[in-house]
Amino acid sequence: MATLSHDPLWPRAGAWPALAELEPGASVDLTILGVPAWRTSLSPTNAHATPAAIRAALQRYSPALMPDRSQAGQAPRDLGELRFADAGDIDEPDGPEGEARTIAAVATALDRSSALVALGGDNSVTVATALGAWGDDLGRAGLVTIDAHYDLRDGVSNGSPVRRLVEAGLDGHRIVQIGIADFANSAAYARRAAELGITVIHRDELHGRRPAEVMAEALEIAGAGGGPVHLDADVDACDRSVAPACPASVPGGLAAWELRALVRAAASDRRVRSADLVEIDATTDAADERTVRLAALCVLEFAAGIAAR
Ligand SMILES: N=CN[C@@H](CCC(=O)O)C(=O)O
Repeated sequence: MATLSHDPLWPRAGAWPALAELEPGASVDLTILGVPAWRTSLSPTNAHATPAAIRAALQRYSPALMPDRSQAGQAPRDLGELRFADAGDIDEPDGPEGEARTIAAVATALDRSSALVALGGDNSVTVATALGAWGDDLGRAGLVTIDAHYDLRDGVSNGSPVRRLVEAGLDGHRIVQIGIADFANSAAYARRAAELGITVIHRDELHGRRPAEVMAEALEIAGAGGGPVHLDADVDACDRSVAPACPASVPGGLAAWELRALVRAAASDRRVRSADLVEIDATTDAADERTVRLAALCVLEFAAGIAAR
């Protein structure tokens, strides 16, 4: 990345302190954790390059919210007031041992942090990230996915995390899938979603609905057990023009602003303690890094949601 200009009145996001190096007992509002899984992806991917790319892209942005004249006060909000930390990357997160390391790292981070965003990696990371966040609350937990795909395939891959979580004990009636797209799924998996009691909000249903209203509906369903809710934000739900680095993004997907608004709305709800941003192969991004930049902005949207709690 080219050297970024320095302006003391324009602080940059990112470059957050290492979680392990904070003073003992210090707590934080949001921790990022790289989970660079890629080995079981159905499409060839270098998604393991993406956590570092997102960290670099964060520094393009200011952690500040601008005054909105629809709200009283008109004051800007500096998200630098929040306490951020970086828990580093999981070493070799693929496979049973890697998933066990991820589960442990997520649980440890959430002992000290109000919330955690996992930077994938492919969509397989949702399993260990959610299980680590839920811990003993699996029986009451909920899941919201923003994804073009059901991810209910058989086997272990980026196309199966939702099925694997159900098999681990997640109640399908507390799963909501936002953005499911035509021509990106099979009828068999649509039937599987229905059999499991999953609520599906088709991509076309989003036209004309406010993202915050859609997320509120999803959280009512996913949070009905009174347990924590994990957000799986698969960037391939977005239109291919804004997410060219996602192998399975399709033309006609969500707008970038819709994904950002959905992520912010989710994070503004205290039940959402964990999220993942997945399916980006930073090495195939457009020259302007638009997919990775969108993911970096989603990290900041998550922080904005926390600030609104
Ligand atoms: N979350 C993504 N799921 C896609 C993956 C497809 C791919 O990698 O090509 C799916 O199951 O179809």
